[in-house]
Amino acid sequence: MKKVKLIEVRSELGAGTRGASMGVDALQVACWDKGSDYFKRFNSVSVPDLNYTLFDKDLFPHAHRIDSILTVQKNIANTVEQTIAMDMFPLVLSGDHSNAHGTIAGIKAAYPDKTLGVIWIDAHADIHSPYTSPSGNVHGMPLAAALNIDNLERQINEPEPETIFFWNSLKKLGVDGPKLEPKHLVYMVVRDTEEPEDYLLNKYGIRNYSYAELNAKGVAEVAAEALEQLRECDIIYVSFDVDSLDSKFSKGTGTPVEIGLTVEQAKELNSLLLQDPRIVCYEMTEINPTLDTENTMAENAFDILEAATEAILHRESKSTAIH
Ligand SMILES: NC(=[NH2+])NCCC[C@H](N)C(=O)O
Ligand SMILES: [Mn+2]
Repeated sequence: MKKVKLIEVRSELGAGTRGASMGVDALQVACWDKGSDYFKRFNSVSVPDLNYTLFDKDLFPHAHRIDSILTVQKNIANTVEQTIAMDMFPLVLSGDHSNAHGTIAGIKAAYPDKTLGVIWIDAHADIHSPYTSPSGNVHGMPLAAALNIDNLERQINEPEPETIFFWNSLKKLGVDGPKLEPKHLVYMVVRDTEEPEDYLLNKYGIRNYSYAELNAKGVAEVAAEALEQLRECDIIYVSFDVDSLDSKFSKGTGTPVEIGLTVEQAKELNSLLLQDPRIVCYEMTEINPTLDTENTMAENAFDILEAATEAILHRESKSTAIH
């Protein structure tokens, strides 16, 4: 049976609001408070963060702190690649969603010849580039970096040469060239996008299961359809941003949005997806306890994390039973 390795990434450099670095620790507090032994059951490794640079002047208005973010992502990619090489399952607990690009780079470095699929459960499409981002926050950009897309057709910014240098280096992380194809990306409950993102979703026909569709069809049907859409993919990565939850459950996150998943739906969705043996990595991100009351977000997220982890372990034991 494959062992789960927890990869803790406290970097919050990609977020526009401070505090997501404490998300991992908030999950650990939730674990204690619920009397669970979760964090005792799995080995963990912590990827160095550069959050101390937040007090330095930011030199990149269209991709804030992209210089430090590149360093952090190199470390994430190496750690994920190494974890896979050791035949363990990397389960990433992360500060902000920009880190997910480092994860994808690590997966592709470990499996350069395999076709990767990504299931992105999020309120946001995170498919901006420094040329299109209205905020300049890099947590809105990980998928454009993975897809190797600048979206110059919808350019609204003139990034400085230094920004472009770091952006191009970021896109090359893991493998030089696209790590993912648009047809192998599936969104779940994305509902807060900007025009340059809508343009790309239409241009490439990227599938998004809206919350209305998920409710109408039911979680099981939507999970099965998404996995079926990725039938050409050898390996799949699932990225769970807690702002996919309805903002009534998710005050403790930097960019909450209404009309999203219930905690029960998120548990079921993650569990069903993670039963697929092609899933090689899972990430949970954007928990910000400084915006929360009574650690509610981390407590909800911890329940989802436990359910997701059970699915990974159950799946693995099933596959060993067959062999
Ligand atoms: N991972 C996230 N929470 N992303 C939020 C992105 C929000 C907005 N689209 C931006 O680019 O600034
Ligand atoms: Mn996100």
